[in-house]
Amino acid sequence: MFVEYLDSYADQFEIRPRYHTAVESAIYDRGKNQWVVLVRDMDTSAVARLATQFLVVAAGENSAASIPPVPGLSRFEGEAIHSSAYKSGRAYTGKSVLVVGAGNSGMEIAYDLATHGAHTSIVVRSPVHIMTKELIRYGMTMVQNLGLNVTTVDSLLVMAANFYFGDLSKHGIMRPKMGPLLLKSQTSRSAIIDVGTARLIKGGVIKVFQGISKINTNSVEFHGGRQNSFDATVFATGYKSTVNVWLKNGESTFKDDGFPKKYFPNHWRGENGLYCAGFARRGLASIAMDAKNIANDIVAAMDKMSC
Ligand SMILES: NC(=O)C1=CN([C@@H]2O[C@H](COP(=O)(O)OP(=O)(O)OC[C@H]3O[C@@H](n4cnc5c(N)ncnc54)[C@H](OP(=O)(O)O)[C@@H]3O)[C@@H](O)[C@H]2O)C=CC1
Ligand SMILES: O=C(O)C(=O)Cc1c[nH]c2ccccc12
Repeated sequence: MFVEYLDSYADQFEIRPRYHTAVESAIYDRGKNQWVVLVRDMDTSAVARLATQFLVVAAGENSAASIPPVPGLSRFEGEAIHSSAYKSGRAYTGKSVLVVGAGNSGMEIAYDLATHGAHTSIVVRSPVHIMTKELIRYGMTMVQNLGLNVTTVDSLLVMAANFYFGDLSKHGIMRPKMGPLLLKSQTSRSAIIDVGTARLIKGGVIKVFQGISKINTNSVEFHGGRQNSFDATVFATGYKSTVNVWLKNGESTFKDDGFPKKYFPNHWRGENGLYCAGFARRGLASIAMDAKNIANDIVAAMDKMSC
């Protein structure tokens, strides 16, 4: 059904997707006032050259795996992978595994590991909102369709979640002061959509640690001096933008970290017909805003050209 929706969307708007294609580079040709994009067909390895007046970068905030520098990580003798390389808990039955990072990836992976019989621990460094998918859906619907105030909806969500999950603070999981929807729209920090991890944490099946100090050959030292041995670690520590890897002269639009130079709400328009959608770190709502702003701007620019 979802694939049908995507196909009919492409039909309706006459979009011709180039599947299995990777952008190798995009360079602005100042003489011709156009972007030259080299793309590689991933099946045949053939390279094609595309030229365009407008280039919309929508390659994502979550593009490449990011593992933070942790003292001693290179000395660790067990397996250390990023969450993007994690497939299943099947290989970890009976092993002692540490998940670093308590975003949605870390929380889902910890659940999967524990249900496959791994001795599972998770590092939860900052406060997080544990929610259910129903609560998030109701919350978003109340704000979007009923026009209710975000702060009001946030307090309802926090009350309902506290009632549903009970007090998780004694297990090392604190709630942020700002409500879940406001937090998402201002900082892009997502609420956790719980898949059952909270119950396992409360039951003591999954252990929580507050922060990593140092990694040794077979063990990890945590804030507060606790130490534990592990066979494997999964770094569910998030992602980074990779725009600058292929965008060759977008310096006027993007910073070194691959995020736009200009701040919200002016971040989406770059220079020379370059735009970016989905880089505001403000969740789905701002991605829709970017798309509309960009489309209107391109239409206006084209109207001007044809005058
Ligand atoms: N089912 C779903 O809807 C799913 C949605 N997603 C979404 O995909 C996006 C990416 O998610 P995800 O891969 O979880 O990445 P996130 O960026 O959301 O989370 C990364 C986590 O790693 C923690 N972290 C980073 N460095 C360290 C460190 N040195 N020590 C301890 N903790 C650290 C961060 O903590 P801190 O906050 O302290 O920096 C943060 O909790 C998010 O928007 C997420 O909501 C992902 C999976 C499933
Ligand atoms: O991106 C947003 O605006 C949202 O808050 C919705 C949302 C999408 N995926 C999620 C995963 C966890 C929590 C909220 C979301």
